[in-house]
Amino acid sequence: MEVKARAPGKIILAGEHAVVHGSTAVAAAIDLYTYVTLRLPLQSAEKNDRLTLELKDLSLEFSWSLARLKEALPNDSRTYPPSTPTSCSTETLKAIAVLVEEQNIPQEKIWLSSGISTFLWLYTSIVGFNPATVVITTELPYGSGLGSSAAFCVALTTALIASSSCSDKARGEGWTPLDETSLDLLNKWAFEGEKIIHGKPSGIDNTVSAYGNMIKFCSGEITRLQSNMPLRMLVTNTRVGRNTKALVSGVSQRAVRHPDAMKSVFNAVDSISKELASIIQSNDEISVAEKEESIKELMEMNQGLLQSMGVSHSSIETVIRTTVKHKLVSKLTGAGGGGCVLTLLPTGTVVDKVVEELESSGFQCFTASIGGNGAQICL
Ligand SMILES: Nc1ncnc2c1ncn2[C@@H]1O[C@H](COP(=O)(O)OP(=O)(O)OP(=O)(O)O)[C@@H](O)[C@H]1O
Ligand SMILES: C[C@@](O)(CCO)CC(=O)[O-]
Ligand SMILES: [Mg+2]
Repeated sequence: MEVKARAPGKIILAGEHAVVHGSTAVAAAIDLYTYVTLRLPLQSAEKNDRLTLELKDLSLEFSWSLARLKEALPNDSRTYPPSTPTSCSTETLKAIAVLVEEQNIPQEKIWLSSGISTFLWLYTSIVGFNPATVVITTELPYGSGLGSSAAFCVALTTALIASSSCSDKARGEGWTPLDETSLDLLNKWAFEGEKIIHGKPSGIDNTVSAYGNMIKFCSGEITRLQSNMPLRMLVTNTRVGRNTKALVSGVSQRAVRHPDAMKSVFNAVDSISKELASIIQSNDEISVAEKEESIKELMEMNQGLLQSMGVSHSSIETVIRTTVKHKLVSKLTGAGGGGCVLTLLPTGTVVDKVVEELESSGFQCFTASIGGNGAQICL
């Protein structure tokens, strides 16, 4: 049996980092996807006793015998049914780390370790010790703020959950969303996966990847937003690598050192996100130009607060300075520290000149369609 699934990346319009500390954030799915193909051999097929993970874009393959997995993993990965998402215990995570280490990941790709650990945890928890080949490809840059880790977790859990329930569905319908119950379940599992990669995720990235569209998110509570205005963003990848786990932990440490000041910063971000959400949804008589002017100002303030949390970077500042010369406002998106920057493109903006200048500095620019599909399977 073969199941194909995909899940989108995301942009955060306002509220990253502060959302980990209980503030509101606004995020939207983008039309760049991670794809997972899950091949489960038929019972009668030739003897297959391996679990294989192929990362096609990177030309890497990892493979474990089922006997080795059973021997290495403590029982807790089999204690709960797939319908009960559970966190990976420290003991299991240690055992998984040994299994990942045995694969001799090339040193220059060692950042993949957390992704591969997550794969082993999600696969064995949901499918058990059954043979399969899982093939992954992605259109998202790795570790750049566009939610590559969440899209990976959501696409994987979509394929794993669907493999146990989609056999009776009509085939030939192309990309199809899952029902709400399956989405809720796979999103909970994806959050458990994000915990392995991020340490302390808020859950916003996996949630927007699973459900798609544009959402307001606060302490796990989701409000789906209906945009009443055109919203165009230029995405600039600084190509500076960074790691969300380290950045999130850096902000938490700053919050421990300066609790009152950081509380005020997080409160200010909360107000910005709420105001942004209400502008996007508003159907008052306010003109689009006025709304764009307000969004511009809110993005500028949000960037200032992200800088005060310590997650900006000289490459991000360069993008901001370059876009300001073209009267455009930018903010980092995702965890910062490098990665991607968003630039609001008000109606009528011609991007050629600013893109040319950004690309001549070595950055990569693209526009992504905002607020589209969430997790889907291909029937
Ligand atoms: N397609 C993939 N295959 C395997 N591992 C992946 C894949 N995509 C992401 N990962 C894992 O996720 C890690 C990147 O996650 P990280 O959270 O740091 O960045 P991001 O999700 O792209 O950005 P942000 O969290 O700011 O949106 C990689 O180092 C890797 O371990
Ligand atoms: C930095 C952060 O706020 C967003 C990363 O895309 C982390 C999180 O919310 O889990
Ligand atoms: Mg991530």
